[in-house]
Amino acid sequence: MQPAVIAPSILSADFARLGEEVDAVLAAGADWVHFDVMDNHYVPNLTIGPLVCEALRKHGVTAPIDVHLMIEPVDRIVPDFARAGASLISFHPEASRHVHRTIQLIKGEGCRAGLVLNPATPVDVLDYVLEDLDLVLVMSVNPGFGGQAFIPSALDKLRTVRERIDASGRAVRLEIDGGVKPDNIGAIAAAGADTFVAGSAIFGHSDYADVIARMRRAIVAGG
Ligand SMILES: O=C(CO)[C@@H](O)[C@H](O)COP(=O)(O)O
Ligand SMILES: [Fe+2]
Repeated sequence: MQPAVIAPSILSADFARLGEEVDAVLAAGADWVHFDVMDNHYVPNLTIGPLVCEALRKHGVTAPIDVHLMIEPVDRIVPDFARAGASLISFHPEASRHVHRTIQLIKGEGCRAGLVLNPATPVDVLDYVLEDLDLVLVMSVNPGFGGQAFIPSALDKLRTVRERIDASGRAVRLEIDGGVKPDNIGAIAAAGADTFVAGSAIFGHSDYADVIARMRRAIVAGG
């Protein structure tokens, strides 16, 4: 397993003070910035785009920016995010006509590529493309909103994807997104996740360092 990564979802940050909020979670021990992009089409919510990603880079953020695209179509916006400073770009297979082509497009733009599995998306969507991916993101809520409850079937899906990643022999990250809290992150880690997105659990807490430290301890303890 690769070292654990904690990626706060800025969807739950105070957007009026976004630069300061990102600085604060990184200073509090976060590893990546999780950047949720919603289009009011693929998902029923509207958030932020490449301009905001670029603004964070100009503000001085050097940590990896983990862009989670919940948009349809996907391909047209990929070069914009690459230019804006995205490190990793993940997308939903239902939102791309040609999943393999989108993965190659992301990598051709110099970013790492991730594929996202919704709660009802079967794991076999990874067939023929796992060897090209840098990350698999298992959604433990339906995409579109922060603050939803963790869907327990995601644990079984994590175990299945973990087996497939290990069998591939490649260093593919396994990320979980949705309803992740200090009290369930141990079980999530034990099921095979190594990359943990948390929005409301981190930004909804007054002490970011405390909640991130509690998450890290629970990851190590597992179960
Ligand atoms: O992609 C999404 C939601 O679609 C997430 O990244 C959420 O923003 C996570 O928020 P919490 O469930 O942790 O509050
Ligand atoms: Fe997300």
